[in-house]
Amino acid sequence: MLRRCFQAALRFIPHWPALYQDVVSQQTVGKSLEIWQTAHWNTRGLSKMSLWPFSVKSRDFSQPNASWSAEMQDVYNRYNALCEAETEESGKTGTWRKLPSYNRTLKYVRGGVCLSKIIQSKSRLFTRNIKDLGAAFEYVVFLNQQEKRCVCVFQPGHLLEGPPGHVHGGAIATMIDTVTGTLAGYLAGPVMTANLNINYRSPVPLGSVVVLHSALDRVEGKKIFVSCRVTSTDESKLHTEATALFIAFKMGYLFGS
Ligand SMILES: CCCCCCCCCC(=O)SCCNC(=O)CCNC(=O)[C@H](O)C(C)(C)COP(=O)(O)OP(=O)(O)OC[C@H]1O[C@@H](n2cnc3c(N)ncnc32)[C@H](O)[C@@H]1OP(=O)(O)O
Repeated sequence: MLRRCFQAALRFIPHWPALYQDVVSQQTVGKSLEIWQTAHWNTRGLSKMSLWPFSVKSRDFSQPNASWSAEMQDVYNRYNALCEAETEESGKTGTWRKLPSYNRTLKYVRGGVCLSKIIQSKSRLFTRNIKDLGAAFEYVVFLNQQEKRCVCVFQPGHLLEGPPGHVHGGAIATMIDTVTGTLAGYLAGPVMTANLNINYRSPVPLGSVVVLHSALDRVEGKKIFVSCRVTSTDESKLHTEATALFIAFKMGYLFGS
């Protein structure tokens, strides 16, 4: 029994990104998820033991931390208040949802077609791989699935410098890709960025707080068109504008089947 759990654990995907949770059953990865679930339930009885490196508990990086400025916390509070909290009076749920954010995508992948097991086990999400709080990408994404839009509160840290005292354009592009990709992923399942067009309008100071507003423009078959604006928190200043094209794909595309 223990051996079967262990073998299943080697195969399953304990840190499946929240991005795909809503749509995973519609995708070809459904089979992998079954394995994940089976292994997860099988190991529940062992949950008090350390199962490292098969921990099913992940750190959610989108929680407030000591590096956040008062402005970051304020904007976070504003959107967090709109999130799915059932009120006693209405019994209704909010239309916004705060998305969790983990530093791993696929912990173990069967086959190892492109990457060795060692590289796979060391892989980390680009935006969540610096341990110092506030040093790089501090951000939280909120999703409004009904309105097909996302906002992201972003506080860029000192390791993201491009022009002196300001954020590197590649770091801004990374955040735009992340937020538009997250929206496309929630709406359409696994997606890859095919095209990203960016106009940089005004520089973003390091340590400031900006908001990325992302909205679905249209869907044409497997093509998902999303736009994004990066503004100051009161929206009085436009920093960046972008459009992105995502292509929906089946997970087998990445792993050689
Ligand atoms: C949990 C945290 C989550 C954070 C989210 C992060 C999101 C980050 C996402 C990424 O950064 S992905 C990494 C960067 N992207 C890549 O590496 C993608 C590399 N490119 C590919 O793998 C393929 O080119 C791609 C999957 C995008 C498309 O290949 P397909 O073979 O599926 O597309 P196909 O050639 O069949 O074209 C489908 C349609 O898309 C159109 N198309 C494809 N690429 C295009 C392009 N680049 N520009 C414009 N249109 C394009 C193409 O013309 C066609 O249009 P029609 O259906 O109207 O004929």
